[in-house]
This record gives sequence, structure tokens and C-alpha cells, in this order.
Amino acid sequence: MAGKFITFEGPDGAGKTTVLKLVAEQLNEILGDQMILTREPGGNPISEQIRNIILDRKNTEMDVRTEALLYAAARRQHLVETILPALQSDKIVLCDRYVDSSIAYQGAGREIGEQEVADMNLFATGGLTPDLTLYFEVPVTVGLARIKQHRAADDVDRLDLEKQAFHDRVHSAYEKLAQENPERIRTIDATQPVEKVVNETLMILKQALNK
Ligand SMILES: Nc1ncnc2c1ncn2[C@@H]1O[C@H](COP(=O)(O)OP(=O)(O)OP(=O)(O)O)[C@@H](O)[C@H]1O
Ligand SMILES: Cc1cn([C@H]2C[C@H](O)[C@@H](COP(=O)(O)O)O2)c(=O)[nH]c1=O
Repeated sequence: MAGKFITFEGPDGAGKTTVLKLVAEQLNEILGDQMILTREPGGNPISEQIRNIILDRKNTEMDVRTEALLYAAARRQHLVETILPALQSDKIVLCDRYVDSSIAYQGAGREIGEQEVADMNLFATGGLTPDLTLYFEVPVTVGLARIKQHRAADDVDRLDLEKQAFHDRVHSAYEKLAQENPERIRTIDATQPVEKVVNETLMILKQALNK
């Protein structure tokens, strides 16, 4: 496969989605329809339906392994329906979250165990690993404050509502993933103003894509 699979990762409120959209606007001028923008959980009708179940604040009784399996199920459908066909057509896939999110949130945040969640995701992905991952790093308090400040109360999902200790575990897991995978994961200081984060992201992407 000659396409490139690039993921955007980080704790809640890091600014990934904001930056991804701004960067995609600029890359679109160079890449046009050779690039697709997608997200997890979601990216197609079936996975978006699974997303709604996972993030619904009413689903307070959801078991942690059920949650992990639902993320993996949404991922499998996304992979088959969206990611693989795009890569097979030599496209650049920019994806908001992927397996690292499950390792950080379900493995560490929910305390299922990072290795167990990674192993379970192997079944879903057949081992497809991103060519490059951009990790948007912010302290937990900064990310949560951004969400609180900017997001409408009814747009805060089931995971946003978790306690500080949960988000601390997620953050530590991302730090560990970045340390253990230095060739794949590039860390970006996402506490900087948006324009700076966008410029740094664009620089790394252009370098990776030889543009
Ligand atoms: N660098 C930044 N400085 C200040 N505010 C920012 C910055 N980046 C994003 N924001 C704001 O923070 C909020 C969260 O941003 P965004 O939704 O992009 O984060 P996210 O990483 O995708 O979060 P989540 O994973 O929870 O969806 C938004 O209101 C956005 O405008
Ligand atoms: C893919 C994935 C996501 N999550 C969490 C992370 C966020 O809290 C939500 C997704 O919302 P976003 O606004 O689109 O970032 O889901 C997770 O826990 N595990 C995963 O695999």
C-alpha cells in the first residue's frame, strides 16, 4: 500500500480536532482528493451509530470491557469501509484518534491493562499501525478547562465527565506510548496558541509527505 496513515492523538481538549481541520484546509490545496479526513469512533454510518451508544451520557451502566469492545468494533468497520480502501488508492488518511486512544483510555483510564487492550485491538485491525502519529500534549487541567470553557453543557460526553484521576491515567499512558514509540509518535506542545500548533503540525506533515 502506497498511501500514508497518519493519526492525531491526545487527551480530551488537547485541540486535535481544531488543528486537524485547519491543517486539512491547507493540505487540501496541495493534496486535493488524494487526502481524506476521518475520525474514531466514527467515520461511516455504522461506526457513528456505535459512537452514539458509547458516548451517550445516559449509558452509565456500560461495563468497561463492553466499552473497549465497542470502540474496537467501530474501528474494525472504519478500517474496512474507510481506511483500507483509501490507503489502497494511495491516499493520505488523516485520522482523529485510533488504537492509541483505546490503549490510553480503556487500557489505562479504565484500568483494563494496556497490553490486554492492545492485544484485543490486534483482532480488530489485523495489525495496521499508523505510519505517523502526532501526539498533542497538554496537561490534564488545561484540556479539561478548555472543554469546560468552550463546550455547551449538552455537548460534554460520557468520557469527558470522568474524574481527574481517570484523565491523569490517560495522560500518563500517552506519555508512555510516546516514549516507547519514538519513531512513530511525534509530540507537539499543544499548550501553544492554535496558530503555532497548526504551523508545527504542518511542518511535520509536509516533511513526512515530502511536500
Ligand atoms: N491551542 C489552543 N489554545 C486554546 N484553546 C484551544 C487550542 N486548541 C483548541 N482550543 C479550544 O479547546 C477546545 C477543545 O478543542 P478540540 O475540540 O479541538 O480538542 P480535542 O483534542 O479534539 O478534544 P476531544 O478529544 O475532547 O474532542 C475547543 O473549544 C477549541 O477551540
Ligand atoms: C477512539 C477512542 C476514543 N475514546 C474517547 C476519547 C474521547 O473522550 C471520546 C471521543 O470523542 P472525540 O471528541 O471524538 O475525541 O472517546 C476512547 O476512550 N477510546 C478510543 O478508542
